[in-house]
Amino acid sequence: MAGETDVCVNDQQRDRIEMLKAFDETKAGVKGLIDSGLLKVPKIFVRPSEELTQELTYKNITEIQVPVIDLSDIQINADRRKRIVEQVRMASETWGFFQVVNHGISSTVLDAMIDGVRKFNEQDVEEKKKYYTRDIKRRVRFNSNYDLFSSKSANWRDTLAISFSDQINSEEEKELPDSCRESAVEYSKHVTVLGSTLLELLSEALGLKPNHLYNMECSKGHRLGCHYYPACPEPELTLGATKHSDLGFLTILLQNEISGLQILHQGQWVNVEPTPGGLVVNIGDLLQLVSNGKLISNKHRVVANCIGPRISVACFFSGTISEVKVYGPIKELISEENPSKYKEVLLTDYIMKFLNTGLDEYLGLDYYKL
Ligand SMILES: O=C(O)CCC(=O)C(=O)O
Ligand SMILES: [Fe+2]
Repeated sequence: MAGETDVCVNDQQRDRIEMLKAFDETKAGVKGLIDSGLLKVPKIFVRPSEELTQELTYKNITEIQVPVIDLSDIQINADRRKRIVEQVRMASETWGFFQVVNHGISSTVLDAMIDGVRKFNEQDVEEKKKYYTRDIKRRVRFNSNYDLFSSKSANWRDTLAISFSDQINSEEEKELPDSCRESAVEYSKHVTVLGSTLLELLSEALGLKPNHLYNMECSKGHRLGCHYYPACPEPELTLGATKHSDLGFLTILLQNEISGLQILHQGQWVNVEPTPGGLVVNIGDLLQLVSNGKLISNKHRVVANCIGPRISVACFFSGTISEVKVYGPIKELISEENPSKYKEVLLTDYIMKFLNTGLDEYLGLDYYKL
């Protein structure tokens, strides 16, 4: 495996590393899946056989959809805002997911972001190689599967991850790839505003003051996960993204016109169909934890597709890694009848546990239940 000697290896991982060595990652890792020219899905991408068998038990659900919430006039019409807060509450308590339209980000900004991710992935390999790393301290990281060494099977996608601080300066901007610098900076500015608005609505939905979650620094710093899912020659054998819940407070997801995102609802996978101009919003594990389980962080995944590319940009509001920041259930939401359901977590430890565990093995909030 090119450039992977820095990874700690334990006994259980040895077999897997042997398999990974056999797979020439200069094809699918450094270059990205798009340049690999693969006509069959290599073994490391094939899902475990028990999962493939279980897949046959799922029905294809098309008749139900996650709620779509229209955010227009939210700042100027108090009655309307109340109704929207109620819709946000219902969706976050039952689905953990909703889509928003009329959210204030123009389709020019959204389209430019998707286009930037496309350009990054479809440019010359030599350019992309400059960003190839698994070092999480780097602001910009391009790789195929951040958890390649710890998951049972690899996902059929490449990801360019970009971490943003609150006030991005020109030095930080320069680190971004030319192909998507302008679009990512612009999108980041807009999505930060939307993130704050959504945190206000969610605070109100919890019966708290509008600035409660914002003041807890739930939207401080954010990361864009720019995913590129190439067309897959054998989509039934692999996944674009393994089943997981998001680790942070809140995720806002932009997707192009190709579907693939599914959420687990009442034991079945439900497609989250792209809505023109819409953005998908989902509650992350930390928001479930601080809301003492009132808002739910739902499991989701991305199926592979024989058409592509599917492009998506997940904006994760996960707090900034800090040695001192501790999060636990909000005290206003706890009472004798409703005691704490979760332990307090130190943000650094919480994030490192996630990063050091494969997505398919990570147990999310189960580690922190009381
Ligand atoms: O690409 C998608 O639609 C979902 C990506 C996702 O779930 C994630 O990045 O956490
Ligand atoms: Fe996710």
